[in-house]
Amino acid sequence: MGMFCFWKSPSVGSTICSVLTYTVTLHFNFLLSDFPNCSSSKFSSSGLNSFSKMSQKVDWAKYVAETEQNITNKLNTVEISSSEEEKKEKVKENDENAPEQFSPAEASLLAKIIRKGLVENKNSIEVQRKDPKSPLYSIKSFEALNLAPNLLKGVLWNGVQCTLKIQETALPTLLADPPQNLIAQSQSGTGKTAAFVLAMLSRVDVTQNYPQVLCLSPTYELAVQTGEVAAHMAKFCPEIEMKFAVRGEEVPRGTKLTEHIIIGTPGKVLDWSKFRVFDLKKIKVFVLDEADVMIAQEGHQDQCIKILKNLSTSCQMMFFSATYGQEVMEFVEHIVKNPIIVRLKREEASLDNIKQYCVRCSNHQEKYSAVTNIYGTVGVGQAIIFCHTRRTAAWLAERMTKDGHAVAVISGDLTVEQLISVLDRFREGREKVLITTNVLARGIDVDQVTIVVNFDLPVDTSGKADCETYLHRIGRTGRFGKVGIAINVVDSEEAMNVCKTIEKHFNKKIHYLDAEDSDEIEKIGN
Ligand SMILES: Nc1ncnc2c1ncn2[C@@H]1O[C@H](COP(=O)(O)OP(=O)(O)OP(=O)(O)O)[C@@H](O)[C@H]1O
Repeated sequence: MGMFCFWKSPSVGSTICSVLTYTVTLHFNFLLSDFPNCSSSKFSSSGLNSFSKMSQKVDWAKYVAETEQNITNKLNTVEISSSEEEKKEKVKENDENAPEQFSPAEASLLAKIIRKGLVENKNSIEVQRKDPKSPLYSIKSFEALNLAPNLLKGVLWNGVQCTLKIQETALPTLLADPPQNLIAQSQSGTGKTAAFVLAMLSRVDVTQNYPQVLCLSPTYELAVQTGEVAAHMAKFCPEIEMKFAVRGEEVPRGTKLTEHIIIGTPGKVLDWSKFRVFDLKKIKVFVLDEADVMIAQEGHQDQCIKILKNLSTSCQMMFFSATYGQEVMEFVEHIVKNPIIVRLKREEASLDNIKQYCVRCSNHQEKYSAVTNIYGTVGVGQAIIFCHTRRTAAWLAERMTKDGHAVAVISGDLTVEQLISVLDRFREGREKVLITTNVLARGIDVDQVTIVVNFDLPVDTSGKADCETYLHRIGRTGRFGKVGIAINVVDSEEAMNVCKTIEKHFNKKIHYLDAEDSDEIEKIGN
């Protein structure tokens, strides 16, 4: 969350909290109080903490079905035990022993939370035009966009000066007259949200009191994040009104919305359009954020199609995503007529500056000794240790703390506030070792980390080597010309095979290291 996002509003926490309490179904504790800034005066949220009969029915049915399914899945693996308490204990235990996995929408939200500010990308923009007659401009500053003065003030008030790469090409297209459709791809943290939010705000005609701009996000939490950016950027435009269309938001039947912008999730937006709370035909700008997550997510694709079918043919389409799988791209190109397609190629992590090692052990205890031995010998800078399950992470943290190490732990059972606080402390260097599960598989950016330890090697759900996650985990150490160290702890034949697969995949030697040989260990730090 960056400079546009944080906007303190003391009254919000409790309102928000009442909504998300109903929406938490997955691993992460996303309480609404974790978004202390999400409700702003720009957002009319009269119904945020109460449910209308109709929406209660719709949302509760879905909520109950999801929850039942989750519980059934868990209980299927639990033996029948004599008391409720024992059963609950088993479910909890099961959670702790299961590898931490996150859905694409959760991973996307995590990446935003974990990331600090914008992500640098030195690649240049690729542009594709279906219609060669569409004019194409590029700008270097927000001033060149001829924005309304108060909107420009809202963009610049936090010290933002020049446009980012994706914004240079996307913004003139998004603001062009006649409007042009755009499909944009650029990795997380490169300025997409800021670009489309600015376009949304600048397209509003405040003399018309009905929804003119619709922005869809895959989840409640992601919609809230976009809303925060919008509220922040529209700080000096009090006349622009916005509304969240998310679970828990209530609009009495017969109401006609007067807000200019709706930011929401597909299910709620569809409900509201069915009940004629607003008219999809009057929407002149449609934004699909996280297009890949949205279209890949079961149920969302159908809902999106239903919404898209009801938009007017002159509605401007803006599709944004960090990635577009081939199928998603085909789908999107089918829907968006004559788009300009802009792509900023992902800046990949690399293993060039990283010395990789593999340590053989036969059990947890040996793994522990190896890690503390190596860290104790090399121990300058900070270390991140990746574990497969919450249980291992907790066990390791306890052992290391007992032995006098300053250790922080991150796993999927933290609230967003706790996660941010632990990461901030680690970034400040207050703890030297960070133990984590897959929560931090990608997105983490801590410059002073010199050692990454894979206490458990990254594998996919079928136990095969997950090379992409490996690259994300260790590719952050050897940056800015520094040398990083990656230690892979291997305790079985399977783990050794995973290690060999990774070595072959990247064609980079993973050296064998004897964790008992302190001379050898000393050498790796030089
Ligand atoms: N022109 C700019 N100059 C400086 N900072 C910017 C600029 N535009 C956006 N930012 C900041 O960069 C960070 C990332 O921007 P933004 O959230 O728009 O990226 P994103 O590509 O939408 O990321 P995600 O896909 O995770 O949502 C934010 O902190 C934002 O405030």
